[in-house]
Amino acid sequence: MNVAVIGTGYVGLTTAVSLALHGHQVVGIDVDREKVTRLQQKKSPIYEPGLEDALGQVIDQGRLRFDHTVNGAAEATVLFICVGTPEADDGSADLRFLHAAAEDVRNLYGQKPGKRAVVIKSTVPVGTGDRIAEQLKACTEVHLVSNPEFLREGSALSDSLHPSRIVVGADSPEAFEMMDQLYANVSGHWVKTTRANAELIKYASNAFLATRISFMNELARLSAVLGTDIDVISRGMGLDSRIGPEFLRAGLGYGGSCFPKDTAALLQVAKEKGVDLNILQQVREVNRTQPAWYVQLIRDKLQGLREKRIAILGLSFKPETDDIREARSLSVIGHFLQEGAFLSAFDPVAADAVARLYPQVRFETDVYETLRGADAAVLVTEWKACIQIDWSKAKALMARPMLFDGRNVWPADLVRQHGFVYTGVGRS
Ligand SMILES: NC(=O)c1ccc[n+]([C@@H]2O[C@H](COP(=O)([O-])OP(=O)(O)OC[C@H]3O[C@@H](n4cnc5c(N)ncnc54)[C@H](O)[C@@H]3O)[C@@H](O)[C@H]2O)c1
Ligand SMILES: O=c1ccn([C@@H]2O[C@H](COP(=O)(O)OP(=O)(O)O[C@H]3O[C@H](CO)[C@@H](O)[C@H](O)[C@H]3O)[C@@H](O)[C@H]2O)c(=O)[nH]1
Repeated sequence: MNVAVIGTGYVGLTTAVSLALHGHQVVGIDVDREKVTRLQQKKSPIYEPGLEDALGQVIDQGRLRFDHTVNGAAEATVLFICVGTPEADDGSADLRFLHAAAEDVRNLYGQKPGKRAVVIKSTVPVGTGDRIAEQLKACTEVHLVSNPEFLREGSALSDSLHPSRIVVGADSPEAFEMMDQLYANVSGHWVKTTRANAELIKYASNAFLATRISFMNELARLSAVLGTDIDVISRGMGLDSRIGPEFLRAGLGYGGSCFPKDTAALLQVAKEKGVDLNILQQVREVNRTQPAWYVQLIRDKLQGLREKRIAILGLSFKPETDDIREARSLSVIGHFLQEGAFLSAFDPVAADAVARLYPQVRFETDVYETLRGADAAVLVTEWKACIQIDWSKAKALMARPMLFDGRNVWPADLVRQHGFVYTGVGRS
């Protein structure tokens, strides 16, 4: 099919590449000309495993091209909208980019005959699809579809190629037919439903995953006092098939471009409707306070932080991405600087972005240089390079043997054998 994708960020670019790999003819459109130029040169503007190779492959095969105006989408039968829906000041989803994109679509398809699906893949509050359908009502042959995206950064391409489920919300048989045809080569469970249900499935999923993480983090705080081990507890819980093992990892909390903003947007929708989502409010509160709780624990163990040299390992919001939106590192660094600590930091791909925000931090391109002379090392993001450490070398380089494992991934027994004092999150 002829497909257009408006917005070539994490979701749009991945979707465009993935649909081209599935054999469709795809055009990616973005208002950011610099991004479009890079993409036309087969360079991915984001770090995402496997994406740049696949991008080059489908461009070479003539199945993917890029344009900076919506006119490039004139021939498309299915048009995806994948623009950002960031958090507005009041916590709600800012839909400015979405409405701007929809306006472009209205101008493009208003006069053109031909049956088309306009598909919202961006995460949007319940009712948005209906409002966009209203905005596009002059385009009589356009069918408005909600098809939320569930990919995770760091494994975006493979998640997009092999989705856990395909959720499609629409109100016409033609819309479902076009989506059937589009995803004919993709296996996964289908949920065909209304647009509103599809929209809420997305928010509910993220809110529930965030809830599991905050539940474990709050329990980790208790575990730290009881002298129990949250990782063992998590494993014991996860073996119950009703609970399952995923998203029970305690640590510094969740970051990224989705959980923080989507939980805020869901709360805002509920507030507007006069409904209290008390659990979700607490989920956000636990997440907000988790870095401060851990930094305080570090302060106690180091007997103060003023002029202490702290090495921060990992800066992106999770491994295998360069995304620092709502990364825990930002909050952790902020707390340390406030306490008067001297910081060095390392990340394989996200250091430059953090350096722009915190020029007072010493950024290194190597884990060991980051550890040199440090009174303590704090693991913030579990990149491979930050886990697979030569502990003898690290011990020799550090001023004091203090390890703080903010992701509970360092081998506690092994590092203790090397003479380190190890402190995880809620781990005995
Ligand atoms: N990042 C994720 O892991 C993820 C996963 C699932 C869903 N989502 C949702 O998908 C949406 C996009 O997220 P993202 O992370 O890809 O955002 P992003 O910021 O990486 O990309 C958005 C892109 O849209 C472009 N854009 C903005 N307005 C435009 C317009 N009018 N016309 C053309 N291009 C325009 C921007 O230049 C940018 O390149 C959001 O609603 C997000 O919540 C994100
Ligand atoms: O047990 C866990 C699992 C994750 N995290 C943290 O949670 C955050 C989010 O991780 P993850 O969900 O893997 O990454 P995202 O790319 O943000 O993906 C989430 O957000 C996307 C955007 O909506 C959805 O599409 C995905 O399904 C959803 O997993 C990261 O900071 C992780 O460190 C934990 O602290 N403990």
